[in-house]
Amino acid sequence: MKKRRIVVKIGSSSLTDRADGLSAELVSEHTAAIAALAQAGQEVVLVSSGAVAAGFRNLGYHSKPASVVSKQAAAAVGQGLLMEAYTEEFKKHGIITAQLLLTRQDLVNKDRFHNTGRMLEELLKRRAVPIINENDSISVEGITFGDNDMLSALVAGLIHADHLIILTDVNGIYDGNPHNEPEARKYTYIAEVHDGLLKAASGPGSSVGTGGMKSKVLAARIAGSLGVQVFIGTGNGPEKLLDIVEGRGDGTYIGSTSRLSGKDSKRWMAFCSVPSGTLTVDDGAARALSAKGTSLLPVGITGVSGTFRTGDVANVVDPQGNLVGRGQVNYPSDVIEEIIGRTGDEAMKISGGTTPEVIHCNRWIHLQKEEAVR
Ligand SMILES: Nc1ncnc2c1ncn2[C@@H]1O[C@H](COP(=O)(O)OP(=O)(O)O)[C@@H](O)[C@H]1O
Ligand SMILES: N[C@@H](CCC(=O)OP(=O)(O)O)C(=O)O
Repeated sequence: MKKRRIVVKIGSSSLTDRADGLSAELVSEHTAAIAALAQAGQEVVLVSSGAVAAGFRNLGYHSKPASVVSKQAAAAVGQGLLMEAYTEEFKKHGIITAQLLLTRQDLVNKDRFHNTGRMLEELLKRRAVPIINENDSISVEGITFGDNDMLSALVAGLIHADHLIILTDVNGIYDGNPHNEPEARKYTYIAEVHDGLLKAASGPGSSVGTGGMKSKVLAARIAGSLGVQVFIGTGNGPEKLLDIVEGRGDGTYIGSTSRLSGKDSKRWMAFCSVPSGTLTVDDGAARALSAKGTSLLPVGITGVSGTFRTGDVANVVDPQGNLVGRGQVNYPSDVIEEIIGRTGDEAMKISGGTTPEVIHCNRWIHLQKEEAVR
């Protein structure tokens, strides 16, 4: 079997029993399947949900709590229990586990993004299985990943994974939620995530899930752009992940468009950076940026909003406000305001700058609206 790098994301619905608590049996089954992949020479990173589900009962809640603070408290109790369960099971297969609790800031900050990537590389080199979750207990609302589907897509991009396997309680993406629409039909293979798919996918079906199918489809779109092949579905027994990687899984396979499979800095800019402001450009500049990937000159800029410094990331929108892409700016926002509409030479004279481009093409990434994480 060819050596591949695989991110496996396991949702709460695939880790819990009928009473919504953590199921030791399911943890054991998933672990055996991951161990089989690792023993076949594959590099595996696990993104596991389940901290809230594992912890809420110990704090006296009768069902998964709804408020942020109670979920944070439940996760603080449950994360330890979740890791304990995984570590014990992986030990039976002779595999060392490593816990990694991420916040959005760990990927938003460029240095932390690269550090996280390097550390994961080291763990994989040493044959450990990293087990990642969002650091729920300290994640502040508004700057969270939202759900572990998105986190798994970003991690898959970060480590240049070949596959992202999203295990859930439904065997694929249907053209309607199969729990409410028994006639819904399943997609077995999709070349690219299209708008129809996003419309068909809705929220969670279980009482423990967070993002539902919608967040999985959005995550698949991001992962696909980063060159990662995605599977969303289910399976049984220790061979299930091997089967999925070999194309025999019970679910939906989504091809990769590979647009952003190149440089790390472009991946970071596209999906992890937080834009500090927006530049509005005219139609001609919008066309040149999206079709030819040229640099952005001041002459094509018609408006600036937000306050940003040299090196910050800004969104670029067309006159109708549609996202064209994102780039690292060579001038701060107050200087750009002074040079908009000018030629490169005029702009350099006014600003005293050394480059005519406001965004150089090497630090530019063309994005479609739905691809932007925020
Ligand atoms: N179009 C769809 N196809 C399949 N499942 C869907 C669709 N729309 C919504 N769902 C729901 O998404 C659920 C899976 O998401 P979720 O409950 O968040 O699981 P997890 O805990 O694994 O992340 C399914 O149980 C199903 O009810
Ligand atoms: N980080 C949370 C899970 C968040 C999440 O996305 O849940 P899920 O939809 O079940 O994958 C936890 O560990 O409980």
